[in-house]
Amino acid sequence: MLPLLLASQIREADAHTVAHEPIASIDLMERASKAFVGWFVNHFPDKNKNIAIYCGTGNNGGDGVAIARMLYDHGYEALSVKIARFSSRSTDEFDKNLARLKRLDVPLTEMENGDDLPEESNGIVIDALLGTGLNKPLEGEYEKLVKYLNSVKCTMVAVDIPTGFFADGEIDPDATILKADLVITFQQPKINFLLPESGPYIGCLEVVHIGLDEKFIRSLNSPYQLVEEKDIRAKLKHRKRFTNKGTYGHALIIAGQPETMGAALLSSSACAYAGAGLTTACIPENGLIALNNHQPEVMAIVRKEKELPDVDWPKFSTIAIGPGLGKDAASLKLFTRVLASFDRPVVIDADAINMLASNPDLWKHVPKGSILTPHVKEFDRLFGEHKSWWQRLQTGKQQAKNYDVYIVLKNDYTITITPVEKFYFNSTSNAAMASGGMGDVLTGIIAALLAQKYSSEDACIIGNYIHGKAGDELALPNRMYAVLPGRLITQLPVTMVKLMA
Ligand SMILES: NC(=O)C1=CN([C@@H]2O[C@H](COP(=O)(O)OP(=O)(O)OC[C@H]3O[C@@H](n4cnc5c(N)ncnc54)[C@H](OP(=O)(O)O)[C@@H]3O)[C@@H](O)[C@H]2O)[C@@H](O)CC1
Ligand SMILES: [K+]
Repeated sequence: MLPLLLASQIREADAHTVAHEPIASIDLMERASKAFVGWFVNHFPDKNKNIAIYCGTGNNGGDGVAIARMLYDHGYEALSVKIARFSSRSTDEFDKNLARLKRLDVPLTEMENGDDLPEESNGIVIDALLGTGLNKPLEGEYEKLVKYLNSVKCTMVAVDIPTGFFADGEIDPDATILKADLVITFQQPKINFLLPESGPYIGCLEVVHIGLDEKFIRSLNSPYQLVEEKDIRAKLKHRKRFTNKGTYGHALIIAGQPETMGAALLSSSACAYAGAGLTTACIPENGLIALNNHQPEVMAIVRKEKELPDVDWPKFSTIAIGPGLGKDAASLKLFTRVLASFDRPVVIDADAINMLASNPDLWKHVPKGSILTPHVKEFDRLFGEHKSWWQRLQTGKQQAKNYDVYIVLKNDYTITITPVEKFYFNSTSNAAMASGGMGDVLTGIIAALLAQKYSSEDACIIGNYIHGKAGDELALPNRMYAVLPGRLITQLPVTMVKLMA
């Protein structure tokens, strides 16, 4: 896991590294700037292109000035540096780097409060105005400058973080923030980079390492963790000799209406492909032919109109309920029966989430350790409207603890929120996977993992990872515009086995 730090903790890690590596602060800045430049020169090899480097007078600006010197040393010919002297304060590291730059033949302009803005046209703008030291929304001269840069047709490359973007905490939708095509960030993604509010401001993200003390970073015990492939490799269990279908559990998927049988087929197929020993789908009567045709390996319990099906609940290892189920009286009765009859963790998705939202008294029957898999609208239906994703994280934390459940909040970096106040950000998946039915597949995968005796936490973490990874394996090398859920399902066993190799 990669611990994700708040801006204040990044400063602590910076100070700790300086004191204990030990390394002078100016040399740490040199290391960071070099890491930026290393990536930059490989991806922007045209040394004649105009590059304007906008620098504040803090350490982000110090990086910018050091980057200008290094690019000059690499032979970039059309550099210019614009210093925003909007504050009377500057850091020592900035001052030292500026003195070093002044020895070189790089055009340098200083902008002061009230000065006209410099004219930018095509080329590249490197944004080193403000970084993680941002302590209030942009206003005055900074706001004017950033608004202007946002209006210019240039490739914007931000150093560490786009100016005006908070690394953590709430993002005001009306704030002025630099829109970067690319952000080259130091050491680790900032937490807000992984939330959808970063979409308009970060076209592409690259993380470069600057050698902050990792042992110290781990000791901060951050609740925010980014899941890495090595974590999944360590968690996935090999199949052993002399095991049989009974070893890998029996999952019941309660899903589908006549018009939404697809959701039932996708979730139950995904469950079988993700390795459940046995999968039974509880489906409407007229979906039976479709199920037998589509996935003969999946058994069926048939639901007749308004009658509750006769189910031997304890024989199942786990139950997933919700995909395409609808919210009518019969579905509600069935959901209520499941909660009353089953005491092991269940997966609650889609319409089951909506039923829980409109019947909050059902919460007290939700088994401990159950997993809810809402997308953002379902999350807000459950817990009320939220203005920002940061707020959703805080609510998710309280509610997961309150009800002793896991909340899988779906988005680009799906977040598993645990009852012990941890947030696990998933690092796989891609935009080609944005298609109806993907969530049904995820539900089936998580149910399969619970059936195979993974803990609820691991079922969420592994489930999200392999779901996204299978999509990445299909979409990225083949440059697929869209990956359909049905195709993703058949990739799952391949993905899983690769992760165990
Ligand atoms: N992490 C690491 O280990 C390393 C980090 N490094 C680099 O350091 C960067 C952080 O640098 P930093 O702390 O000096 O702050 P930075 O962002 O330059 O801001 C400067 C000052 O601006 C001010 N200010 C704040 N908000 C404002 C606003 N809205 N409008 C106007 N002014 C505002 C505020 O000053 P104040 O107003 O409080 O006097 C603030 O102190 C980091 O992003 C990375 O690039 C690397 O060099 C080395 C390793
Ligand atoms: K910046």
